[in-house]
Amino acid sequence: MSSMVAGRFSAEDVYNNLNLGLIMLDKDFNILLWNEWMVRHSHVPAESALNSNFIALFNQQLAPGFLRALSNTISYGLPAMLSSALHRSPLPLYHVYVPNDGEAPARMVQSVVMTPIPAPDGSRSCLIQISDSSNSVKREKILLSHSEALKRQVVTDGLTGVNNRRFFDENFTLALQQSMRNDSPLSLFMIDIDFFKQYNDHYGHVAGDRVLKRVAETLKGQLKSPTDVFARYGGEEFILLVGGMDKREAKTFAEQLRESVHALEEPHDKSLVNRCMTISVGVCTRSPQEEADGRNLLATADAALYRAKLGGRNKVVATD
Ligand SMILES: Nc1nc2c(ncn2[C@@H]2O[C@H](COP(=O)(O)OP(=O)(O)OP(=O)(O)O)[C@@H](O)[C@H]2O)c(=O)[nH]1
Repeated sequence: MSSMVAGRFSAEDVYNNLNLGLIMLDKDFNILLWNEWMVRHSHVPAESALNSNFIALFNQQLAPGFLRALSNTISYGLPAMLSSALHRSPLPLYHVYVPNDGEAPARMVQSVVMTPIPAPDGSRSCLIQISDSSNSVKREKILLSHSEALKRQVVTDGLTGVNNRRFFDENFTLALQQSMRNDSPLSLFMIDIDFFKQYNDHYGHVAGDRVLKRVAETLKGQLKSPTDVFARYGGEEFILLVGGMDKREAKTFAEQLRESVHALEEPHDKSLVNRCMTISVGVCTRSPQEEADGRNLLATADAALYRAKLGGRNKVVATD
């Protein structure tokens, strides 16, 4: 073996300095090779490991998937790769650090490669390489949480923190399909702040932003189910989809939304209908018998909102 390494180093120098665990087993699972990395991470010294039986050494601590792969490699010459995604920690190996008081040392996350090697006597040995995948698993977790945060950001309105129009559009068709499948009504609420231009002009844009946030939070606070689809639809307009309410219930709920904003008593000296901030709501309910036409539902709710505005604002108009 040492003839493979030129110069002053032996093969032993090389495999003992690898940042990788190396184990060689004969056909009866006796340990022929146990490098320094294995000593450090298994806490089993080479003197105890070499020539002892690998299975007996680790007693019950080996993962069943690892044992199956090992036996296939030795019996049938099948190479194997155990990724840390499926086999997180097949061997009882640990990081070289002292855990805090009372903290049990955590098993290292590992990737394992098994290679069959023909022995001179015609039998088959197995070379096992083990690498520490803890860092790549940590990296994957960080990437996953970043990508989830990004996904969330894409569907969140930057100012108010509620869902944005994109979120609504993505969920509208799904909600329609679900209401058809469940044979249940679906109500669409279009909600618009009254005289918001005048508010901005009088109190300034920063105050306008603050009120938008307050109204968004208040409306969101009225929702009853996590399946309700609520979003800022644009500017000072919000949209809401609620399933399972008939027309009368939807109108009552729209009144509740309107009242919740009125109850904030947010001063609005330039409103022509009230001394505080108000909203108008247009609502339309698709009964289970009607065809599920999203565009039609939107247009109908929008027309109802228009009538609420024309009718004096701080009002709910529901379609019959
Ligand atoms: N502060 C602030 N203002 C916004 C934002 N988005 C839209 N607006 C303002 O909202 C106002 C909407 O004005 P209009 O569409 O005329 O509606 P309105 O004044 O509420 O009148 P009605 O809806 O008819 O009662 C505009 O002045 C926009 O500049 C925002 O993110 N922040």
